[in-house]
Amino acid sequence: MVYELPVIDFSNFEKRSSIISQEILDACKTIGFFYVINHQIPKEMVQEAFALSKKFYDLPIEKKEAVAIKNNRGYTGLYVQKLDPDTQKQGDHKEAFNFGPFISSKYNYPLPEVFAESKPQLEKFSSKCHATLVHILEAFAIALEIPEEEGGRKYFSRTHKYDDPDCTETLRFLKYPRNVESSYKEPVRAGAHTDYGSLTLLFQKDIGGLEVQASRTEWISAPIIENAILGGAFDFWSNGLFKSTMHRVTQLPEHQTHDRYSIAFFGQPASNTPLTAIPSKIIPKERPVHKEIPEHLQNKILTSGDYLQLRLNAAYQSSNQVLVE
Ligand SMILES: O=C(O)CCC(=O)C(=O)O
Ligand SMILES: [Fe+2]
Repeated sequence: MVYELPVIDFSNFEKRSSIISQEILDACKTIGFFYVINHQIPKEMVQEAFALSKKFYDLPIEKKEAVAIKNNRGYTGLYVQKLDPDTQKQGDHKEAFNFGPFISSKYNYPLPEVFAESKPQLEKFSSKCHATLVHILEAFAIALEIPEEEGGRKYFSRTHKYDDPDCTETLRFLKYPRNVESSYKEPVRAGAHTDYGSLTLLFQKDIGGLEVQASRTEWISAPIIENAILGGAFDFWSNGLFKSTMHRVTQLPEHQTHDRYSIAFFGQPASNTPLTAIPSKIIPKERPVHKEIPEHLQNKILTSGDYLQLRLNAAYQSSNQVLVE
């Protein structure tokens, strides 16, 4: 079977919502990844976000380290995170900056000057990512036929609120610098992993490298599609109905000569949300064994915050940074 990532056209959502929702459901039950085109994030806004990201990464290392990650917000340097802690000997060859939500230009975490002076722009982009995420989640809710009394198509909006004090959604600017050091032995630049939240939106630019384990054994490339967002779904909360597909950033020859930038927006239910079965007759009643959580927690109800913390602890275990206090 040849696997290809589906491209889902979000135009005219109100008129075409049942078709779009079915396409989303099919994609999430099988491959776990899909592209979204004709979404509501203007291309200029994405380009500006990439330009701002470059401005930050061009700063001297001391300026970046001054805003080192804490409580999952801030800067992570090269080799700090291991997205595949069971296999990787060295951390990922990438830098990252994690933002929390911006609300009316208020931002409660450390910010370097280049970002502080662009707060309105960052807020616009980040809240637009959130709105797009909620829009896609609405398609999930339609496909799952969530009963009206449970919130119907707005079911996921209830737990995904940008201005919720328990919102743990993260906008992340990533850079994979060129010229991999000769001491760097990993065949990947970001280890194979599944994401930690409800839905991830990913923006790629110029340089590819993302691969998806579509068939569960073989890797296929997730090429850059102009103005498309790549979406990835959640298995934990859907009791395995949706596939959280393994993905990684592999080394390509062009990575020797070109920096690779990407942007992710990680959707999360508010941290106090219990991840009980989604009220849908399509969702399996029981949660299958989940390899990312320890045995004693397999039959327990975890909150979104518990689950996130487990995954973050694993990915940063070799680093001394305190992530959530
Ligand atoms: O940089 C990319 O293309 C992928 C990043 C990613 O998968 C992640 O940060 O979870
Ligand atoms: Fe990822």
